[in-house]
Parts: sequence; structure tokens; C-alpha cells
Amino acid sequence: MESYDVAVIGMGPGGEQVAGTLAERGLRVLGIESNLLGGECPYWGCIPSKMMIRAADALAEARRVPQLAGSVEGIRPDWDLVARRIRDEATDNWDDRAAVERFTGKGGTFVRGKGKVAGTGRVEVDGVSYAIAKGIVVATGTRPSIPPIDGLAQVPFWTNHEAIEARKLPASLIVLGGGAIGCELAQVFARFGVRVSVVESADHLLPPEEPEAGQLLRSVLEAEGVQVHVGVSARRVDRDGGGIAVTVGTGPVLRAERLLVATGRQADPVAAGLDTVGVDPSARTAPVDERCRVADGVWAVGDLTGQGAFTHVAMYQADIVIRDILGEDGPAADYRALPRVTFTDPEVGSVGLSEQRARERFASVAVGSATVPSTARGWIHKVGNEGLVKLVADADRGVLVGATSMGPAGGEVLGALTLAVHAQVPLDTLRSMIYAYPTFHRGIEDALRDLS
Ligand SMILES: Cc1cc2nc3c(=O)[nH]c(=O)nc-3n(C[C@H](O)[C@H](O)[C@H](O)COP(=O)(O)OP(=O)(O)OC[C@H]3O[C@@H](n4cnc5c(N)ncnc54)[C@H](O)[C@@H]3O)c2cc1C
Ligand SMILES: NC(=O)c1ccc[n+]([C@@H]2O[C@H](COP(=O)([O-])OP(=O)(O)OC[C@H]3O[C@@H](n4cnc5c(N)ncnc54)[C@H](O)[C@@H]3O)[C@@H](O)[C@H]2O)c1
Repeated sequence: MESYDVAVIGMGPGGEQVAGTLAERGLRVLGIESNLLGGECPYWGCIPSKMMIRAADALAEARRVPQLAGSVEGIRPDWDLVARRIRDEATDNWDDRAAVERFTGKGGTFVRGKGKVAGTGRVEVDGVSYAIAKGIVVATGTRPSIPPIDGLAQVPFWTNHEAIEARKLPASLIVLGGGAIGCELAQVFARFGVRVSVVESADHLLPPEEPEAGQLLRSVLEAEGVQVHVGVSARRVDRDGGGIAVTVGTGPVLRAERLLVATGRQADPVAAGLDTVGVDPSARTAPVDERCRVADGVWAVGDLTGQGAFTHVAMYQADIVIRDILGEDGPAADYRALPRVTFTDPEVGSVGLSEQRARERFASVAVGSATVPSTARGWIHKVGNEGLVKLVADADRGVLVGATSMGPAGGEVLGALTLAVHAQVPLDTLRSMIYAYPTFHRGIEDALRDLS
């Protein structure tokens, strides 16, 4: 039986980081990936979707020119340019040769296949066993979660994979799920001329975020022609000629050429063999401690851990696991100041707790907010200036425990708020600092004044 120091099962952003770094540090590392080395983020997630968003935002900015600067003749969206950029620049036509060479160049051994933990110190890849001396790291990510809606299994639909791979856009699209994927892609496709409807079962878009943000995003999308249905679930799905019909609650039947299902993700700890090292077979995610340990000699990172399905979480956890395997000191995982950004226009950035979550946790909560158009920079920006800053403080300790920054560059403004929550900067310190004029981040100062 071949033996290695470390096996990494699943080579998305989390697994790739662990495997590559440990190989560079001289360990004998076996990297196992059933699909493409790099995972969702570079091939069907963050990177190609943000390229799509970049293109859609360029169109939106061009359409704003008449209100600010004159006229732009003949804006003609051309999806072919985006589809080609995704093939040529982002995904190498979904070929991971360069990533595999990067990993083997660091000294790692790569095997393509389905891996699983087979008890302590052992992994199996498609029936072949390997002995693992120091540690097994499981980073198998998630796959789309498909809701049990009558008729859905009988019709063709897109998940993020088909949406990212699209060479040609449909004339119309129903998006099931108004979360991060649903909202980002709905806006992209609408800006390229697709008639888009979004169906979200929660009572506002982006349900984990502040309701104000979800409501504002809804009005922005509607102003761009997207039909938004919130607080209703799809009851059934049927074929409708060459397209799809979705019956929403007791209400309308939506019809479109295509359906995109973006209703969340699911992990599978048992498929990764984690039950063989003591994980409850009914667990929906891999239970990890503050060092991402699952059991003796077994770690998990990334979406599989359920600590936030973001590339930056996978990479943050990867660094913790690398240190733990190498026996190096360093801080344990701390998710209090976990930032997330939905890259719609306006961007919706948030960190830490929402007001509701904070009220569940702390006796005395203060909130303050400011709208972007009411700031000097927002007013100057004019068209496309929708947004807000909302702060949530634990009033007893006088520190921020959560914040939202929505607006143009909302994800960038979030940086200052993430630092404040992470470092527990006293509110008085935040109030006494100087905010450059006229920046979007001056909205933070206005919201601090509003805290009560
Ligand atoms: C459309 C979209 C846009 C996104 N945008 C952003 C964004 O802007 N910012 C952000 O932070 N996050 C974004 N995300 C989320 C981000 O892609 C994920 O959080 C990240 O990829 C998770 O990394 P991971 O390493 O946990 O798993 P994954 O990237 O899911 O990788 C897991 C890998 O494991 C492999 N695998 C699974 N089972 C096995 C097995 N048994 N054996 C071998 N290999 C296996 C899979 O093939 C896969 O390659 C986006 C996601 C999507 C879908
Ligand atoms: N910018 C980013 O960082 C970014 C972008 C895209 C995705 N992601 C990550 O990928 C994950 C998956 O994205 P997602 O959008 O699929 O999941 P999500 O959990 O963010 O959103 C899914 C949405 O679908 C809704 N929903 C569930 N069942 C439904 C049904 N039957 N009918 C109507 N609505 C239903 C949920 O209420 C939820 O709002 C995200 O949670 C996020 O962590 C991140």
C-alpha cells in the first residue's frame, strides 16, 4: 500500500491551499480530486461569475451616461464576449492542467478520483487504499441543493454550472432562490436583455442579510425590469412547450425559456467517509472544533464545515489546518467578524451579526444607519447610488458586533467595518477618527451618529 504524510480529499480553494502549502513545506502529500483541481470557485463560482458581473456592470454604467455625461450610441450587449472570456481567461475551457502542474511542481502527488476516509490513517480512492501517517484533510465542498418541488425532477434546469457555461442566453429565465447566486446572476442576465423572474421563499431577498438591504435590492432589480416574488414558494414545475412553467404559491404561473435553480447548497460528510471516524451519519456538515479538527488525525475545511460557504472561509480554515498539522502555534478559528459580499450592483457587504441575531444574543443592542444618497459622495454619484450603511452594536460593551455596507463599492467600504468588528474597536474610537471627504465610507460616520 502506498503511503503519504497527508491526504487531501477535494481540491477546491480549501484543499488546494492545504495540499500545496504542505507539499511546499516538504511533506509527502496526496491530493485527490474527482473533478477539476481548483473546485467551484475558479470554474463555476466566484471568478467566472464576477467576470459576468464586471461585464454586466459595464453595460449598466454605459446606460447611466445619458444622466451624467452625454450619450453613448448603440450599446449592444454581446454575451459571446463574456462566454469567450470565461472559456479563455477564467477556466481554460474547464481544463485544470495548469493547476495540476502547479501542485505537482510543489512536490505533491495528484490522483483524480473519488476519495473517502476509510478509518483513522487510511483513505480510499476508487477502491485503492493509501496509508496516511500525519493527517487527512477533507475539503469536499458542496453541491447544489435541489428542493423537492413537484415536477422539478422531470424538467431540464440549470444550476450554477450550466449558467456559468452558457454560450447563448435564453430570452427569459426563472431563477428559483433569491440568495447570493440568484441575485447576482439575475442581475447579470437581466442586464444582457434576458427577461428574468426571481422566486424567493423568504420574505426578502438575501435572507441572512438585513431586511433593509434585501428590500432595497429588490427595488433596484425591479427598476431594471426583473420580476421579484418574495415570501412565496414554487409549488410545481412543468414543461411548457419548449420552456418551463413554475406555479408560485396559489398565485401566478411564471413561464420562461429556462429555469435556474439556486436554492442553496448541500454538503455530504458521509460520502467523504467521515462516518468512519465517528461523525454522526445524519450530520449535514462536518463538525469541526476551533482548529478544524473532526477526529484524531482528521481535519475538514471549506463549505463542508458549514461555517460560511465562501472562498475566504475555506482559505482561512486552510491556514489554521496547515499550522495545526505542522505543529505551529497561531490563533484558533474565530468567525465573529466573518465578512460576506454579494456582488450585485449595488454590492451588499456585511459582517458579523444582523440586528435580529444581535438582539437574540445581547441584552442591549444599538443600531444606527445612513443612506448612501444622503452622503456627499452618494449625492455626487447620482444615478446608481442606492445603498445604506447599518451598524449593530453591543451597547453594554460599546463595540460593533455587526454591520452592513450596501452601495457602489459596498464590499470595499466593508473592509473598515470588518476591522472594527474583528478588533472590537470601541465606538468612541470610531467616532473620533477622521473619515476622508467625500468618500462612500463617510456613511459609517453618519451611521455612528445615528446609533441609539
Ligand atoms: C456561482 C457562485 C459564485 C460564488 N461567488 C463567490 C464569491 O464571490 N466569493 C466567495 O467567497 N465565494 C463565492 N462562492 C462560494 C465558493 O465558490 C465556495 O465557498 C468555495 O468554492 C468553497 O471551497 P471548498 O474548497 O470548500 O469547496 P469546493 O470549491 O466546492 O471544492 C470541493 C472540491 O471537492 C471535490 N470533491 C467532492 N467530493 C470529492 C471526493 N469524494 N473525492 C475527491 N474530490 C471530491 C469537488 O469536485 C470539488 O472540486 C460562489 C459559489 C458559486 C456557486
Ligand atoms: N458573492 C459571494 O460571496 C457569493 C456568491 C454566490 C454564492 N456564494 C455562496 O454560495 C452559497 C450558495 O448560494 P445560493 O444562492 O445557492 O444559496 P443561498 O443559501 O445564499 O440562497 C438560496 C436561497 O434560496 C431560497 N430558497 C430555498 N428553497 C427555495 C424554494 N423552494 N423556493 C424559493 N426559494 C428558495 C432560500 O431562502 C435562500 O434565500 C451562498 O450561500 C454563498 O455562501 C457566495
